[in-house]
Amino acid sequence: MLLRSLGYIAVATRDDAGWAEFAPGLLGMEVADRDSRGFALRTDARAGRVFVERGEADRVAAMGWEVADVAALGIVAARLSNAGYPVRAGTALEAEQRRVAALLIAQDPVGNRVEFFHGAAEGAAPFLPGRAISGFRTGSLGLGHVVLTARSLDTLLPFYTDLLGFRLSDYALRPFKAYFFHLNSRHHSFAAIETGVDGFHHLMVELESLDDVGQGYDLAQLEERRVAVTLGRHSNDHMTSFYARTPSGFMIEYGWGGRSIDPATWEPFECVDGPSLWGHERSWLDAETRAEALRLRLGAAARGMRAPDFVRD
Ligand SMILES: Cc1ccc(O)c(O)c1CC[C@@H]1C(=O)CC[C@]2(C)C(=O)CC[C@@H]12
Ligand SMILES: [Fe+2]
Repeated sequence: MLLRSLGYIAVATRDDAGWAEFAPGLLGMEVADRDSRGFALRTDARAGRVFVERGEADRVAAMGWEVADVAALGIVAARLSNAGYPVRAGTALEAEQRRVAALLIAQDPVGNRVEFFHGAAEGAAPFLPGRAISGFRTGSLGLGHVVLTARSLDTLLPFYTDLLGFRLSDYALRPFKAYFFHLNSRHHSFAAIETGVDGFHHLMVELESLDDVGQGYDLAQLEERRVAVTLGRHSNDHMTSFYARTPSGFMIEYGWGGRSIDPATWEPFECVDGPSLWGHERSWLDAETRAEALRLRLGAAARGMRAPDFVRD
């Protein structure tokens, strides 16, 4: 596939101090190369996976998609510009800020900044987790997944599918329209939910051990309002996860045990059993709406909805 994986995201924030505590202390990321403009967060041998930049507002400033080489960057540039999307090459300074050999910069149909790069640099030292975790599951699967919210999926999705080649994994039509796409054996590297608002919903990072997630959940519960969505298991990618509120307002899904798919043989289908096998209660809903969601889920559980259990040791 032209795009290989999610390489990085960039975050602009007024609260870089908050990020410098949250990311290592709860998530176990490493703060690297800190200066007056911000810092990089590492989750593996790469020099940076989340680039935190001081800014006037809080937002996800870019999503970075990895390609094989400079020739692949050329193909992406040609496709986007032929379709009428302005594309420019990143400057040497911009490439240095993202720790990559070269990048392209564009915007999706609703103005989300998307970058394409090759040649990610490794850090000078081995990855040093911010707390005692087993590590993040990255490699050919990439950093994790990003989920956008959208006013209209009809406006947003053709850019990702027709131009960039994201492949459909599965989709749900209720309670929201949600479409999940893969680039590699990670079930989804990108998804979009039609909520009525264009925005960034969450970044998912996957841990090597379920205990990493459980211990992160304990840490999150020590803080008022840190847990946005409770521990649960997704029915489509089988991920066991919770969602933490970041200092910038969007969420980070902190997960373990996502399924691996074979892109060569995968057939997309409609998900009809709801987003989760259990859990994933949304903390911002009122008690009655939460109870209704739980009853729906227990209906599916009673019909025997199960994902495979597995043990890695
Ligand atoms: C459905 C789903 C499967 C796998 C994922 O990694 C994933 O993030 C989701 C999205 C879950 C879910 C949703 O679809 C609607 C809005 C929800 C309830 C939230 O606000 C948090 C979880 C979101
Ligand atoms: Fe997710």
